[in-house]
Amino acid sequence: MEQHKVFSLSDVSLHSSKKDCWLIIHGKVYDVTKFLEEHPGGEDVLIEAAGKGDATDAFEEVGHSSTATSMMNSYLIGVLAGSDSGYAGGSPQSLNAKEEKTVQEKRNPSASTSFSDFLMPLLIIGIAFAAWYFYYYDKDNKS
Ligand code: HEM
Repeated sequence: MEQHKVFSLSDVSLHSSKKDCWLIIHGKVYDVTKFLEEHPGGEDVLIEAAGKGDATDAFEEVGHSSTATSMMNSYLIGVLAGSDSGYAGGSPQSLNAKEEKTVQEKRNPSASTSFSDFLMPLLIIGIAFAAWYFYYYDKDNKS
């Protein structure tokens, strides 16, 4: 099993230059030095975020795609000491899948209303059927 280190906030803050850049996102530590030049959002934002401590909010504000979140795995080097990321030395892949789900839920809060979205058409069909039934029932009674 792959083991990752536990870093303190001050450990991570020592790495905030173009030659050595670490980021804290969701309680995990990423060494993005090799990614700086490839980052579609530019290297400056990453270096700046590294210097500010926790980059989670900055990362979330951009609304990164699931491609971006899955790319992060390759830069993971450890976790932040005392973080509640739930990381217990298991596969970082499975943790990221869990995290991705949380991100998806945040981006798509309407997902929770899908039950009522489903019930509403059923209710309308039910009312229409009842109206049709009573209309013919009445007609039959009169004739
Ligand atoms: C390991 C960490 C990161 C990875 C792997 C990553 C990856 C990416 C990718 C793949 C994109 C292209 C758009 C997308 O697919 O969402 C992107 C865009 C961007 N990222 Fe990141 N990113 C990381 C961290 C950050 C952080 C910490 C910030 C902010 C401080 C940031 C700011 C941006 C911005 C501003 C864009 C451009 C959005 C646009 O032009 O529409 N990224 N990033």
